[in-house]
Amino acid sequence: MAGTAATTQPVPGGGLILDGIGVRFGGLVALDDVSLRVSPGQVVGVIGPNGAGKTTLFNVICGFVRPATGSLTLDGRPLRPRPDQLTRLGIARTLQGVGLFTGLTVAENVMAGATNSARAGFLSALFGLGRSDRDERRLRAEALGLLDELGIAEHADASPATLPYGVRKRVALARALAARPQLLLLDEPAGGLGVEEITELGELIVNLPRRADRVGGAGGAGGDEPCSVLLVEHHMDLVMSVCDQIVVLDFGRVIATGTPEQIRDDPAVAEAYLGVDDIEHTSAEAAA
Ligand SMILES: Nc1ncnc2c1ncn2[C@@H]1O[C@H](COP(=O)(O)OP(=O)(O)OP(=O)(O)O)[C@@H](O)[C@H]1O
Repeated sequence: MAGTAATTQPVPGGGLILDGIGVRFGGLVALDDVSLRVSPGQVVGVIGPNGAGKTTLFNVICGFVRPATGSLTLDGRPLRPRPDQLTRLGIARTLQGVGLFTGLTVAENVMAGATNSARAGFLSALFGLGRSDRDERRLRAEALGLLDELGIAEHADASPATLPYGVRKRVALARALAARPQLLLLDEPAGGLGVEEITELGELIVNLPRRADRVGGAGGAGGDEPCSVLLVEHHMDLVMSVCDQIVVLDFGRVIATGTPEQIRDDPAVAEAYLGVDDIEHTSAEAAA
């Protein structure tokens, strides 16, 4: 299994640690000696001006981009993520946009996000390769529970294409949660949402680490530790209201790490946002 060393013992409470991550695209330094930690139960935000390296960082953690330098660990285990093995590693993600399967109903999309083994069963079922009815009933019940939790249960049998964008974003979140991740990566979850939807999203995000469903989760090195959340987001109001810690990138380097209050008062952060007096109000427009 890529990404974990079978002989390495996990360190309880370790969370995700990035140490000295460097990424180059040709001559361009996209990330330079980036270190950060996402402890279990924390919501950590990554912010920064356009081109700062946020997406590249997200892609490193998802395994889309291999860093030239540095290391990643998840609960003390070396982490070499691969996009197709994230669920097994205890990681789930939502992407910019929604990325749902258009040929499946909402509930089926959420079922597809369940654990690797369950998903194999589900996909087998889709292709008529034989299945356990009991497994499928369980997956569907869990999917319906998640949709209910996110307030969109009435759309379970709808085709995603027929639904408003905000509802589709929630379906994508439900699909990620179906994997019972120990680490949830959210890439610009507020993108394209209205003010009211962003407020509701914030309420959802702060409660993610405390979800009872996480206990006994099947992902990766999982156990009964709370889920942690890494949030890459332009919308500053959302980041400030939901994050325990914020990491600020500028030109690929970490220029500040701290609580929302510390970040709000950091002159280097204000400078990175180029003359913006109040960084709390930079973002909804920038993200749109
Ligand atoms: N595949 C790539 N090839 C070459 N350069 C890239 C590639 N991906 C990103 N870059 C460059 O790396 C730097 C960091 O880009 P990245 O997309 O990570 O920033 P970002 O903070 O997510 O920006 P934005 O807020 O605009 O989405 C930018 O200068 C970008 O042009």
